[in-house]
Amino acid sequence: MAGPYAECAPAAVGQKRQQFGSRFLSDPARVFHHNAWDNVEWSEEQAAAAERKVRENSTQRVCQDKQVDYEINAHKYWNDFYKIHENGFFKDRHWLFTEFPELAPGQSQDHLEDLPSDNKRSEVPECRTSEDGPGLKIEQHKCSSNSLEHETQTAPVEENVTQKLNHLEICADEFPGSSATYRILEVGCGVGNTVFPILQTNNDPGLFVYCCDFSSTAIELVQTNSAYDPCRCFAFVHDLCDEDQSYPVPTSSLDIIILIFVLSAVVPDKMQKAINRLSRLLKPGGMMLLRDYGRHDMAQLRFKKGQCLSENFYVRGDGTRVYFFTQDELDTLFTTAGLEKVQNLVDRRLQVNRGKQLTMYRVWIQCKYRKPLLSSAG
Ligand SMILES: C[S@@+](CC[C@H](N)C(=O)[O-])C[C@H]1O[C@@H](n2cnc3c(N)ncnc32)[C@H](O)[C@@H]1O
Repeated sequence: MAGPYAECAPAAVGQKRQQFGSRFLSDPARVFHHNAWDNVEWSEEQAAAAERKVRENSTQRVCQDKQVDYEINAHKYWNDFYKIHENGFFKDRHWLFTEFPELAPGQSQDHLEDLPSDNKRSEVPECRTSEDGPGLKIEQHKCSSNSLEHETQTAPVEENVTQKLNHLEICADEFPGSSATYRILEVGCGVGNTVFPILQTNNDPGLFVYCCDFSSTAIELVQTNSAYDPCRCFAFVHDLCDEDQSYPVPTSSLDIIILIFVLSAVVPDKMQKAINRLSRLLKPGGMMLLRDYGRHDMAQLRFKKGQCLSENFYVRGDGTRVYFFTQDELDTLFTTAGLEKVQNLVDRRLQVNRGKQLTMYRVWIQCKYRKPLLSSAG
């Protein structure tokens, strides 16, 4: 089923995974011949009908008290979501590497095609201790890893060499993954459906992957996954909107930050500051990668009256929230944070349920923005 969070997999032609945008519907009579069609053109009537639907479902707004509750308790609603679904909801996404080859530079596509889709089938040896729980444990990062020992580059440091990480003071040259040569952070990682494929696919010995989510239930599921290896990965609870909470890495230390269907879960007036803070963590030349809901995606049109919080921002039945972006809005968020556009595309897909003869018009936006080599923005 195409659930509220369902998102797409790219067309696979033969055994090769292709980038989005390579199967076109030229003959409408053939619509049920495949599961999905790329770059579907919307007719004027269809676009106008979508506008009307959004106007209709936005007329009645959620009352202020409920809005405050959804904001203050946002992490609890997501905790409840993960308590129900555990790690069975979001699918692993090996398409990530065709869309975002930056996550596994130098890996051949043929190799990626062979990957299992079950994130528990990792061959990566475990070295964390059995008492590892959802909380941060600095000991976790003392595992010896030959793979990370060859690098001595020290990143510039935010504020006087030390940072607060929950109750722990960590030195700039002691932060988790400090000896890595390629650092990826996934924000809003959920139960690790992006992180585990990265760890399985990217066999660069200098790789270190950070992942965070404000749902402690989700992070616990990541940390207790058999593929979680604290020598290569650090999962931590973090609210990307919390201005008082710092990330456990220094400024200008990350190569890649990835946001998959997470920015849309954030209240719009907190998005810019969240992106600004993340941007500071990127190395010059580092990239922010995003895939998220686009304006008039099927999920937006399906909302009923009374679920709208503010323009294009809605609450689902389970209390989790979702925003539907335009390309321009995302461009403004990233460029205001001092990043330069590498890619900003809209992926309009027609998904087809051949059994039920249903058509579903999905709209996703995919962005890549780079921190300039000579950056004036912090
Ligand atoms: C739609 S899910 C996507 C999860 C994951 N990125 C994936 O693609 O499987 C959105 C995720 O963002 C997390 N999230 C929402 N708001 C957040 C915030 N302010 N800080 C950190 N994580 C947040 C939720 O807990 C949830 O795991």
